[in-house]
Amino acid sequence: MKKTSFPKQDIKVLLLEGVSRTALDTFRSAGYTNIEFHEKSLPEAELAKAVASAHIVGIRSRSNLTAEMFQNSRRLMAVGAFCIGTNQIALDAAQARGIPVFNAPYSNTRSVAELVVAEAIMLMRRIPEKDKQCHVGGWSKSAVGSFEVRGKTLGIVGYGHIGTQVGVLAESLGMRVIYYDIETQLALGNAQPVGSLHELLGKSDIVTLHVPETAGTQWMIGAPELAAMKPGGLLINASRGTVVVIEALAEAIKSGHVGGAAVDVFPVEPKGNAEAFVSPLQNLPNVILTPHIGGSTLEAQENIGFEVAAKLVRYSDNGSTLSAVNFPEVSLPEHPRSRRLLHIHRNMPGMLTQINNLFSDQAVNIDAQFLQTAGQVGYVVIDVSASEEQAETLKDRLAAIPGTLKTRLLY
Ligand SMILES: NC(=O)c1ccc[n+]([C@@H]2O[C@H](COP(=O)([O-])OP(=O)(O)OC[C@H]3O[C@@H](n4cnc5c(N)ncnc54)[C@H](O)[C@@H]3O)[C@@H](O)[C@H]2O)c1
Ligand SMILES: O=C(O)[C@H](O)COP(=O)(O)O
Repeated sequence: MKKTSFPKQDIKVLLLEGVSRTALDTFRSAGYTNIEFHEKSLPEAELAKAVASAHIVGIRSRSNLTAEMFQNSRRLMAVGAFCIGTNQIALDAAQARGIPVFNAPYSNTRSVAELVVAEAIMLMRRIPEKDKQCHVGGWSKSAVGSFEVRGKTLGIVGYGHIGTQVGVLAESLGMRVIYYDIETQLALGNAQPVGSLHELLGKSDIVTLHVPETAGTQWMIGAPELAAMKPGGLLINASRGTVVVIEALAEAIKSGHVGGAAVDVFPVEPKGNAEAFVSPLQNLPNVILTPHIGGSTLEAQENIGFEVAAKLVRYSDNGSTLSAVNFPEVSLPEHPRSRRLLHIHRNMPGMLTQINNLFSDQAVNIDAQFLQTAGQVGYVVIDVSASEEQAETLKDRLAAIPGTLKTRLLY
């Protein structure tokens, strides 16, 4: 196993929210043994303390990593979001501290899409009500209010990875698909873009939301948008709880204007399975409520475990940052005959000159150099033919350059 400037057994990996065992296996088989694993998220103060003592942190959607936590985490090297969404992480603050954040952008896409399509059918048939009645001895065999999804219009808000998959599956059931996105997207199958959110709401029998949590999507579906939906239209939200004003949705269902809803994400979600869940949508007709399990299939979780842990290991072992969400991306080759120096710095003019002068002053030959900048940070990787002692000296000198955020040496 390759030596790193910091022994692997001393690199502390903190894994929260019951990430898949595949993540632990990936770290262990790469030689990382100092792993703290928790099944749940931690309360804020405990989380801050745990993050401050870790080098690598892995979370899912429930742990909020705040700017303050990044400011107080001198050791922290990298963060893994073992999910798609990264809105729970102060990405700019992580970047400013030279900390890359990795996620799994597609590993649970299909799981969410399958659930959404299943829910569309269930809501169209008013299965939630019929199911409840049968469980308490009722028997209301009737076709009233039940429809096929074939021939109906599905409106997708946010036509990205999940939205497009939902569209493809829905078309295979004979649905007509329209979508609204703020970016121009390649339409799959016969899907048609529409010009505005309100146009989509007015034309769709079922509206499904697949946008990220951003300032632009916060509360984007409130009373006016619900009123713009077709009478009896159905709403599915498996994106983020802050996208829908949940009280307005409850009112629209009570009034009968919205014919039902399937909701997987909520503005406030319990921190763990022991905490009670309260929502204004409870016990309303034709409503499916699920505990944020859109991406929770064993296939998805296992894939996410491998994928994100592998990205973290690759960054720690080799310096590659490919697919980091907040950081300059470099995909680095192996460096069998060189020592590798990593230098993360504030993105400011003159930095590369200072770095290169340092190498010529030391008369050390550079075998390869990689530079990438993004936002507030620059990332330079330098492979050198140098002795261990020379490389250590270079690392110390690199660290002394004003504007340096982090330096590492990989043998
Ligand atoms: N329920 C779950 O368990 C679960 C699982 C996975 C993902 N998610 C959520 O789903 C979201 C979407 O995932 P994805 O992989 O499809 O993301 P994505 O980035 O591939 O797609 C999001 C799309 O939304 C569009 N968009 C952004 N702002 C918009 C706006 N204001 N109006 C219309 N479109 C807008 C983007 O341009 C993009 O095309 C994630 O960010 C995450 O929050 C939830
Ligand atoms: O962003 C995501 O991938 C989903 O919200 C799933 O999050 P989870 O891993 O906490 O279930």
